[in-house]
Amino acid sequence: MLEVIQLTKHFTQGLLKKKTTYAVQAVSFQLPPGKTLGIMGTSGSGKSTVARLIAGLIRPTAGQIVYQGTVLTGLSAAELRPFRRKLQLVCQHPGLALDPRQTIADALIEPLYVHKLIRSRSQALSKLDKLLHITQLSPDVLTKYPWQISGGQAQRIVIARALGLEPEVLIADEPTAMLDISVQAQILTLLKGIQQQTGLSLILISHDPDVIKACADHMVNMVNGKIAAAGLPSKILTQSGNLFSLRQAMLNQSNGGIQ
Ligand SMILES: Nc1ncnc2c1ncn2[C@@H]1O[C@H](COP(=O)(O)OP(=O)(O)OP(=O)(O)O)[C@@H](O)[C@H]1O
Repeated sequence: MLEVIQLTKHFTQGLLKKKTTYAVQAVSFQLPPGKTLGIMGTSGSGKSTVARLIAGLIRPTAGQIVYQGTVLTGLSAAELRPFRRKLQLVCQHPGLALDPRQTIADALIEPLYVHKLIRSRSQALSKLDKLLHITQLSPDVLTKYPWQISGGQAQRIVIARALGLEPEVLIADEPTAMLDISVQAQILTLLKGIQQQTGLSLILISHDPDVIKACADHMVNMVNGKIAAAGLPSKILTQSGNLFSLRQAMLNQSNGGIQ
């Protein structure tokens, strides 16, 4: 079980004239094993900051992240390392997550060596085979560079790389935002299929109510760093005015309007 308790993150910038952004304010939720939590909200509402906090990439200003009974927020960097492997983050820009000088095979293998999950070439090959199979990729992709593959393939590679570390929680931050509609559906189906096979818990971050409704067991809707609503997607997304205001906010954003 993953528990997020009163999680808070403030960013302070500027030397003389300090400016503080209250990115995440007292956010709490729970994610039981094997379930999917949807995090929805408009741009700047704090979704990615929550993702980075849970993945251990940044430290909170206040609050706790508790995983399987361990309070992660109190751990040193060394103590946190094994948990960072278990809580993997996949971001919306797969192209940026891959080093253009590295072949796909190297991109997949490197983290396995770093985390000492493989010790020999034969173990590496067998692991690669499994990862390609689970993410439905052809072996041809292994010798290619990131700029030689499609956006959908790149997102599968990034998912495969995260799965290689045998995570228990996968945090997918807008995993389909940069992809065509048809490829979006393939990636979401892939993630749900992997969840069924492995029992992975999933945090799915999306602007799109349809994605949350199709994939999440439970959802939170974030507004200005806070949870404005939480519950079953079928309920939250149909509460009068809720869906309308979210869609309207997204429309305004795409017209260069409100934050
Ligand atoms: N490293 C940082 N330094 C300063 N401010 C930051 C930093 N990271 C995020 N913020 C600010 O925190 C707020 C929340 O940002 P965040 O990226 O979490 O929102 P989001 O809901 O994921 O948005 P989007 O959907 O556009 O990705 C924003 O105002 C953002 O500018």
